[in-house]
Amino acid sequence: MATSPDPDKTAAPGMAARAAALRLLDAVLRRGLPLEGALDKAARGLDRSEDRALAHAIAAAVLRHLGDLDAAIDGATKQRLPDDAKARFVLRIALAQTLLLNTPPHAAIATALPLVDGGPRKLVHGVFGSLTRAGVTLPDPPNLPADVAERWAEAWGDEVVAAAQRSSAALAPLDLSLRAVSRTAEWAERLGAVSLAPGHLRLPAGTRITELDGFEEGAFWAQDIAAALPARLLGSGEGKTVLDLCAAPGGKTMQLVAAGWSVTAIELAESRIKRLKANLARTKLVATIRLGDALTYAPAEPFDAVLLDAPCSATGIFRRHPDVLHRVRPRAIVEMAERQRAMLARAAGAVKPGGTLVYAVCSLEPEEGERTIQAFLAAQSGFRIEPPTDVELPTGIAAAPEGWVRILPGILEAEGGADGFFIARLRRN
Ligand SMILES: C[S@@+](CC[C@H](N)C(=O)[O-])C[C@H]1O[C@@H](n2cnc3c(N)ncnc32)[C@H](O)[C@@H]1O
Repeated sequence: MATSPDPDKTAAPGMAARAAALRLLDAVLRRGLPLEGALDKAARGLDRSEDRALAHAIAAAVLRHLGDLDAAIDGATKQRLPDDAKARFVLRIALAQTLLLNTPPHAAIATALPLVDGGPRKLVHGVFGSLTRAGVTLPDPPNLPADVAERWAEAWGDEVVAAAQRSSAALAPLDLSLRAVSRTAEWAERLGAVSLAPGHLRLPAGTRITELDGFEEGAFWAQDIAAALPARLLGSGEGKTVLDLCAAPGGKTMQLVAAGWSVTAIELAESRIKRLKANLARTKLVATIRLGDALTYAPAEPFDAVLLDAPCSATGIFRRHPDVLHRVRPRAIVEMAERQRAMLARAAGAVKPGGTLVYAVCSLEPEEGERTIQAFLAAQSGFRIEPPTDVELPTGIAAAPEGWVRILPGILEAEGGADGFFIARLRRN
């Protein structure tokens, strides 16, 4: 599929945003790139931030409802369009706008047709017209990609799959972590936020963090309540050292510094270190930052605690990143799990006797969570699980019988949900 419509042909109002949405979907679905990572390139040349936001919103809506949009398209075509046919991509874009983003059908099709660009315009027009005239609707909540639904049903059961479907349709709220945990009530009142735990604030989906009172002065940073748990489980760090492995963009680094730890943060990606530094500068928090590889890093001295927030499939953050469930293949999960095991073994070597090791992944795959910790414990007799006490966890989140914390879709649903996570706290003998 050729995907770069000539900018001159996209000059009609709203066309450039639709062309960018097409480039974004091509990047995610055909080239396996992350949606956020592909945005800058796909939206190049869009002068207005509204156009960039619209391109992102269209692509995200398509990704959240991809299987259901395709089922509607397939129900209206005599011959099935190939998965990578441009006509299919353009129909997804036009239908998503009409069925999900309140764009009037005439505007959705008028801005979509030029994208077909020498392809079967008549077919696209006909399929779109027959579906909209027939009053097509999409299932609510949307279906997950079939392979993901099957995998999660086997791992977690049908109720969790149903909860994942419900949360995949809703936009996630904005969660903040506060630099001054003791001022939670004061900040909640100031921002009109709810708080589900000390140091946590929740604001409605769509809230722009940069426009909040307190952002410039660095009073908080964006961090899902689940993502805040790993550092919470290390508690107060006055007078103690912690090695923060895989640290950027620094949500957990900031929590640890704010909790009094002396933090050494290791990150492999130079570009992400820039973001880590910018976050620390804004929040006026200080850590030692090192460019390094968690697979080989060997500190001169062991640490009181080590936090390994390992790179993972990220299937737990599908609410905020609707591309992950279409990109992550089973083979990638196996490879991630192998790397995580190697990183965990290396991280364990940096913990002082009597010290703490926290392992976390934002994944809903047992291979990257439960299985990784079980394999680690089977190989390392010098560590044991230290389950969190109730007071260490927000109301509504409990430790599993094995002593680790598994956050699944459905948890805190009435409050707006939480990202999928696995967290284990281990103590070295
Ligand atoms: C899940 S993110 C970490 C999020 C971070 N801890 C936070 O709370 O903001 C994983 C990070 O690991 C980094 N990474 C990947 N492989 C690595 C390696 N071998 N050594 C160190 N960092 C690595 C990635 O660049 C990415 O920034």
